Amino acid sequence: MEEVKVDLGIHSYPIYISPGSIGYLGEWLSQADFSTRTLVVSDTTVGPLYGETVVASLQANGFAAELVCVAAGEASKCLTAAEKIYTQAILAGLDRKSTIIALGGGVVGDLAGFAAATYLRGVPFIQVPTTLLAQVDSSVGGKVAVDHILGKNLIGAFYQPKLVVIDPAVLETLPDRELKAGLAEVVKHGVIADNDFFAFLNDNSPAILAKDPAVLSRIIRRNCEIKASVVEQDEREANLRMILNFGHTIGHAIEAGAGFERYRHGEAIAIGMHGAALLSRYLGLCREDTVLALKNTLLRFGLPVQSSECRAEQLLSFIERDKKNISGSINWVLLEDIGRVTIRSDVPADLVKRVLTEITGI
Ligand SMILES: NC(=O)c1ccc[n+]([C@@H]2O[C@H](COP(=O)([O-])OP(=O)(O)OC[C@H]3O[C@@H](n4cnc5c(N)ncnc54)[C@H](O)[C@@H]3O)[C@@H](O)[C@H]2O)c1
Ligand SMILES: O=C(O)C(=O)C[C@@H](O)[C@H](O)[C@H](O)COP(=O)(O)O
Ligand SMILES: [Zn+2]
Repeated sequence: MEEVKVDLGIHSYPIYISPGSIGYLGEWLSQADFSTRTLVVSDTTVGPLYGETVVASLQANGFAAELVCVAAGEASKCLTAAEKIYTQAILAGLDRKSTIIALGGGVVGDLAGFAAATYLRGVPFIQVPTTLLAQVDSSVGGKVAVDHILGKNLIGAFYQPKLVVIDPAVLETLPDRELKAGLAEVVKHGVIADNDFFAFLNDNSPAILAKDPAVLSRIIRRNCEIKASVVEQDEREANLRMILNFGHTIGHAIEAGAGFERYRHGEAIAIGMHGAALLSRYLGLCREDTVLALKNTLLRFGLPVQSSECRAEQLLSFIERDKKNISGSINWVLLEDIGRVTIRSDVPADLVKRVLTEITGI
């Protein structure tokens, strides 16, 4: 089994990466001081696939585990779904030492984490991510949230899990579209922090798209290391952590502007990264071939780089509500080279408009 540590003082936790690991969850949790009552939160696709394995592992180790499933999809990242989890937690008698376990993709992780952060003012939270996106990004770092109609992840908290259990074998059932969406965040990590890893992705694209287990495990581990390192230096996004948001200023606006269901998060982020790269180019921060290297990598992984679903004006109103903005000024994460980004708040509005028009075609 591989292990990556997230070093956050008293909030430190391990990430275990191993095929078959979802069957060991009960054993690992029984070694800590948690109450026996526990709630597994999943969705209507993942619950039927892997819920029984997880619940059986918990029950075999003395836990009274219950499974609650929300509808699969981004629409479940809402307060109504959180309320459903609170109700199940109360009915199941969860106390302050009970765990809430997220078994699913980023939607389930963000939602269950939000419920765990707020139920009884906070109960222990465990991440068992089942999409590539969740295994390389959302299960690590403690951002938990639900969406608001006026913007993405606007209601949330920083709430670290106690443990992350990654089972790469569950990716066997992951649809190709979801694999590709996860690859957008994988590419992002290469772009912001590791140009050798970015080259590795391009050199191994056929194996990655064919879900080669050894290559995927290597990718998962490297992504967890990159993300852990950034979060360890700036847990609450005072400065450095903003780099993990590369592509998200435009990407989140596209998700919200297109009504949250049209694009997978990773797809919107792919378009957003391309937009951020163009903006960087127009500001003279990076070369044209750097923009092309990113664009071609995204296209190689079957990801979109443009969207005709939203209007530039509409995207601007969402961008103005971005969480990185302070006192009305927009903090942009911009590209200098593959492996190096910078944060700038002095980007002229006409350049932003030019890029939004270019990537939306409107
Ligand atoms: N907290 C963070 O740091 C962070 C980071 C990145 C993204 N996110 C959030 O994550 C969400 C996107 O996550 P996602 O892309 O995992 O989407 P998702 O959770 O909606 O999962 C995608 C689809 O795959 C299905 N699925 C999941 N695992 C499966 C498996 N093993 N086999 C078959 N089907 C499976 C799900 O049921 C769902 O239909 C967005 O809301 C985004 O904002 C959060
Ligand atoms: O962990 C982070 O920090 C990130 O920004 C990771 C992103 O991939 C993720 O989509 C995150 O949920 C975005 O957070 P937000 O603060 O911009 O809502
Ligand atoms: Zn993201």
